[in-house]
Amino acid sequence: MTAREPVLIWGAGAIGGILGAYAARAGHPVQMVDIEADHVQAMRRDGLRIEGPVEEFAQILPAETPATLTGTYRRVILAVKAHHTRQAMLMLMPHLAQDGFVVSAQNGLNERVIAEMIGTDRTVGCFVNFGADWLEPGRILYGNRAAVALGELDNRVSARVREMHALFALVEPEAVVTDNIWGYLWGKMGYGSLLFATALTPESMSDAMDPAQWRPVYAALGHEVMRLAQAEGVTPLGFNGFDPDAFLTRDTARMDASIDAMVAHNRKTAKTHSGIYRDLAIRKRKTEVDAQVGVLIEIGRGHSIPTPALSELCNLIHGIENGTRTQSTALLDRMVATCS
Ligand SMILES: NC(=O)C1=CN([C@@H]2O[C@H](COP(=O)(O)OP(=O)(O)OC[C@H]3O[C@@H](n4cnc5c(N)ncnc54)[C@H](OP(=O)(O)O)[C@@H]3O)[C@@H](O)[C@H]2O)C=CC1
Ligand SMILES: CC(C)(CO)C(=O)C(=O)O
Repeated sequence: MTAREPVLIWGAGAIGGILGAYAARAGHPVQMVDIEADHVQAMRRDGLRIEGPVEEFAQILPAETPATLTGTYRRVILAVKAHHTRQAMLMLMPHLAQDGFVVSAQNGLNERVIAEMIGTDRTVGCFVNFGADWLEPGRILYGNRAAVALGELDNRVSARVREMHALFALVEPEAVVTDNIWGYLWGKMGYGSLLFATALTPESMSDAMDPAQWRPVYAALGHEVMRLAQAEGVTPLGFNGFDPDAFLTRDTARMDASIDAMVAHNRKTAKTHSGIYRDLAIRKRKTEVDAQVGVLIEIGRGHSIPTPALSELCNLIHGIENGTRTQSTALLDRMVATCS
């Protein structure tokens, strides 16, 4: 594999767009793909504009829609929403070289889906926690730096992981190569479930997480997910304030310290609201709830572990998605009853 081979970035939104812009600016050839034709045009013609407090620059990028892309690629970064994984994989597989691999720069346990479709040996795990918003065609807000990790699904440290790490480190210099990528992915499942709860409200992530009266909700959600991770034989890892052990053991003082740290982390970002909130309130579209919380509930069923808080959360998010409920702090109040 030569350094000059382009990396194919499939899904050039908030996460894929930032990865592509930073890689291209550093001289690494990239090929962007997105289903949004206007966004593709803007990236080619005017460049992708990265905005916000971290850094501002514009980068012209080679970009295609899936319909116009040609050729095969050995290194692919998948950065579509979790519920689009299967469909995007079907589109990208004809462009994946025989000895190529896919890195999932997504939230969720998408590596399972990807591995089922192309094999574990062609799937590389990745965890991203930096914050970004797609604003409009050609414009992305890079809200804050945060933890990033890459690793093989069987925990080996391989040359291809080191190579991809070097690319991600252009965006996040403190990105790590890990021998426990599932630990990071499950840690993010725990943190992500808290983010889904904040998105029940119009409040920012920090303002929804801070108040004492809602902390039982975060405690219950975090605990359910960490129990599932334990049942799956995973040792979840912490990052940016999320402390998996605090939630597993339900140690109140430690959970409070962890929530305080997550609130402090999110007070510093220009991305004040989660991607889930943006899907519901701004983009007016379905969230990743089924591909993340739904998957957790399913895993719970498989282990006969009850997940009442996750189930209630899933129902409430569905209600907002289908217009029968409105984002409101009253929904978090309602969750308190299930979680106390
Ligand atoms: N944004 C963030 O701060 C963070 C996001 N993540 C995770 O990263 C993943 C990507 O999220 P994010 O970048 O925010 O999402 P975005 O919606 O900003 O970007 C995804 C892009 O992929 C496009 N797309 C959808 N389906 C396909 C397809 N089949 N082929 C090609 N392109 C497609 C989307 O188009 P369309 O909009 O029309 O669907 C969109 O332009 C998610 O799993 C998210 O949870 C993780 C950490 C932080
Ligand atoms: C908030 C963030 C960026 C994690 O910090 C995230 O993962 C999301 O928006 O879904």
